[in-house]
Amino acid sequence: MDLEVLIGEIRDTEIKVVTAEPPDFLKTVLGSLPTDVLAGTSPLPDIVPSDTTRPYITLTFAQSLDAKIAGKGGRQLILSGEESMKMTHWMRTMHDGILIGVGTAVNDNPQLNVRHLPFPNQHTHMQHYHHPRPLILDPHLRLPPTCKLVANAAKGAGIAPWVLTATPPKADGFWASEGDEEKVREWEARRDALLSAGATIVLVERETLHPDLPPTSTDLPLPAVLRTLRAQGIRSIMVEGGARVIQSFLSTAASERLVDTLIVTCAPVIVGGEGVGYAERLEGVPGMRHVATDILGRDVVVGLKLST
Ligand SMILES: NC(=O)C1=CN([C@@H]2O[C@H](COP(=O)(O)OP(=O)(O)OC[C@H]3O[C@@H](n4cnc5c(N)ncnc54)[C@H](OP(=O)(O)O)[C@@H]3O)[C@@H](O)[C@H]2O)C=CC1
Ligand SMILES: Nc1nc(O)c(N)c(N[C@@H]2O[C@H](COP(=O)(O)O)[C@@H](O)[C@H]2O)n1
Repeated sequence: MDLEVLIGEIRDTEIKVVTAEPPDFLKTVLGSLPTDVLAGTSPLPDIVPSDTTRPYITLTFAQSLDAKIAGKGGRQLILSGEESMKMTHWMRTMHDGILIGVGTAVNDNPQLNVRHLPFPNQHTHMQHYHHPRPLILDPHLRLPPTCKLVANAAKGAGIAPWVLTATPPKADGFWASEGDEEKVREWEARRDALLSAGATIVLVERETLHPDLPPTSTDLPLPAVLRTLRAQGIRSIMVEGGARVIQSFLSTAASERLVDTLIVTCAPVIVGGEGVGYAERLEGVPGMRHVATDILGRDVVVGLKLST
């Protein structure tokens, strides 16, 4: 079938399957689930990594058969079918936080809620389920204050995002060049606008930016990001992408292995060479062992864990 037709059909499909519990696949991959976790009302309490200075990390995304996660020019694709999308929403209830890069936040304008889960009552969905805290990696504060994450929270229909960023230096280094005071003022104006709209700004220490990154990189160093979040009480994070964030988490050197569990949904679709992939520049991927493979609707879902 033509890809455009298939995507159109998938977009038009209402999420109708009502499952009162997460699929067995999640129970197998994430471990035994207490009653309140099975009900979607509490995050997992005890999936802590051996290193308790960072949160537990579940990296998850949906890909085509040719390992693409978006269409030409980054066009958002609904790759997951209804059953695996519902699985993703159950997974969201199980984590304290849900992390994406600002590229995805700007491109997709996501909600990152659990709206595909059954409604116990139309007016108590938000209160009934545990909603993860949206966490955005955003060194330049490109997140629009008008985005759905902020707007939903303002009307009580979502959890306000935390924006992970770093203070720009007033001299050389980071991204501003010497005397580039204007960029610093713009960053401060964007910070103030996000704060006024209801977002929380979480600063990653600038001192920790340099040692493990090339001097020209403005990417936030993931170990420092995760230490900061753990110190703020975030014990588990579901990382949803996009392409660069997946690369960063999977490519981190073996001594800083950051992904505890990897869950990939593989959709029966071929996107083609112009689509956005994540695998082209992967380096130093840590060893992972297979835990479970299942078929959810028309999709295959695969779960792996970090090798010990
Ligand atoms: N199929 C799926 O499951 C999913 C698909 N997607 C798709 O992915 C695409 C977006 O991917 P992409 O454009 O790569 O954007 P990302 O969401 O990966 O965001 C990347 C940006 O995050 C910031 N950042 C800060 N620190 C880091 C770091 N350590 N590592 C990586 N990024 C960091 C940078 O912002 P700055 O540039 O400001 O420095 C960077 O450009 C969209 O098309 C979206 O539809 C997204 C999620 C899931
Ligand atoms: N599991 C999954 N399947 C797909 O087909 C996807 N495109 C994604 N994308 C991720 O989910 C975000 C959208 O979330 P909301 O529907 O707005 O809650 C998107 O931004 C990606 O992070 N995931």
